[in-house]
Amino acid sequence: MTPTFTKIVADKVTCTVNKIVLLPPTSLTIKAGENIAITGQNGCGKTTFLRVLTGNLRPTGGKITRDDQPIDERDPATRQVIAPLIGPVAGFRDLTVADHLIMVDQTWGGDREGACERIAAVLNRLDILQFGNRFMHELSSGQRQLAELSMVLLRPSALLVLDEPEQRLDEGRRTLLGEVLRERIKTGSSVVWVCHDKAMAEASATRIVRFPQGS
Ligand SMILES: Nc1ncnc2c1ncn2[C@@H]1O[C@H](COP(=O)(O)OP(=O)(O)OP(=O)(O)O)[C@@H](O)[C@H]1O
Repeated sequence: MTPTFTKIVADKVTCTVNKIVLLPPTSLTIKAGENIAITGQNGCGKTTFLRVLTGNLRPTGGKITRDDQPIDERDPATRQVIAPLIGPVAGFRDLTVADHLIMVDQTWGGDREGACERIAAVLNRLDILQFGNRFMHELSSGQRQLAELSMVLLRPSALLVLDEPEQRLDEGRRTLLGEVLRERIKTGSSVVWVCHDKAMAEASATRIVRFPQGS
């Protein structure tokens, strides 16, 4: 069954470690079908918020829920809905890009017969089909970024959460990525992403939220 959600509500979530504020009180409601770009200066708490949103980090204050249920990445119900790409993917040195994708596809219940077609389709959409047989360490940094994006795009989810997916991509690839994110919305999915490229955020997102809130 295709995973789904109606509403994720972050209500004044905060994160403080050893009296250091990683995230000041932040509230955001994400409705299904939204494509929200989060912008803001270095260190204002964007990645911390994404970690809270995906259930990777428990807020020290406030509350976050998905359809009134708690969000916890250890709970398979959370992982079925939310697909995060936050920080680099830890890959295997002796597996090719396509091998990694087979692993992702099969882990998330893809049928064996259709795996090659699905993998070719996502690689092709990101214009990296020719790199399917490369090892991850044989890719340029931008090509690796696209390969990591292909892994999170391939698996089923209702909400993509991406931390600066545009980084290391050239102008043409940024345009391509913006198109891919807009396509996700058309197929009923949602996206929340942190972006430092103002023009790309304005061209691709349905809503832009600036952190810290109230600034
Ligand atoms: N484990 C930690 N201990 C103490 N401070 C931390 C820790 N992790 C992050 N911080 C601090 O929390 C703040 C928020 O970090 P975060 O990574 O969320 O920022 P960001 O908005 O994503 O920044 P950038 O745009 O540079 O990626 C920063 O000031 C950072 O130095």
